[in-house]
Amino acid sequence: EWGYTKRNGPFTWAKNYPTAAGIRQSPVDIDTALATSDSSLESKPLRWKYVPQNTRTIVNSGHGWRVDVDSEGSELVGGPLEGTYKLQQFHCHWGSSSDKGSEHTVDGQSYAAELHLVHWNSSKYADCGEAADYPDGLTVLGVLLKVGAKNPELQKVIDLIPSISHRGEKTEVKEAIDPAKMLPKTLSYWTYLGSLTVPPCNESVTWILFKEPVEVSEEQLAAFRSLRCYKRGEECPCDEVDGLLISNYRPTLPLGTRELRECGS
Ligand SMILES: NS(=O)(=O)c1ccc(NC(=O)NCCCCO)cc1
Ligand SMILES: [Zn+2]
Repeated sequence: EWGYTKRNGPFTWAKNYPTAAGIRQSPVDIDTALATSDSSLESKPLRWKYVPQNTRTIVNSGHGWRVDVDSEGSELVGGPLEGTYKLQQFHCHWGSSSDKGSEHTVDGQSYAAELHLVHWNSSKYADCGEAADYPDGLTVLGVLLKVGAKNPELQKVIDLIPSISHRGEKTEVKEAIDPAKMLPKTLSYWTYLGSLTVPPCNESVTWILFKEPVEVSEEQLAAFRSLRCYKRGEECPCDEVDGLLISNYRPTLPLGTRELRECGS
């Protein structure tokens, strides 16, 4: 089973998931000097609608926490997107200390963590699983997280972590979490064509990474690291410090010949 340790981490994934060695992989370093501003992006503002009551369950996937959402009623349109995308889930990536942990980097700079809101193209595909197999199937809104004030919306996730401490555990999200409240105030972003950052690393993601980081506290990051990567009652398979999920980010891959566009300053 893939993971983030030396034995099963990102540099081993291509063995079982050949797409991981592709040329449209994510994450990448955002070289801001390479970004081209694009009037067509400016003319179609990104617009989203989420239904907080539709955030259903939170699960420990073994690779982190994930909040699964009932896609009905949600929508994301505009910017680089054609058609309508629906929210499927959101999750986070972090590091063993807050000097690293984001998946995308900006001019070589890592952030403490990165939040991903995963959407699928409901104009063309029946569900997320199908959409994940097509180059225009998915869109992920990425939010860089930096250490600062406690994040009240993310605190609703943190409060549920003790009940999903081991892999496979899940629980109902009783207090609605509003994804819109986890987005930054200014909506400037970079966008490029990439992939899932975890196996099977499908090259089916239009990435939209907001420029403005959002704050999260050290204590909240510490709570993320308290998740375990193994099932309750089983011994720890990974050689991670007693199976704690202290780090779950993929290092950056080359942008190659892909275009990097930006919208807003
Ligand atoms: N880290 S990430 O790139 O935001 C990401 C997004 C979706 C998924 N998985 C996903 O959408 N699964 C549904 C279909 C998977 C296809 O096998 C995993 C990682
Ligand atoms: Zn992710």
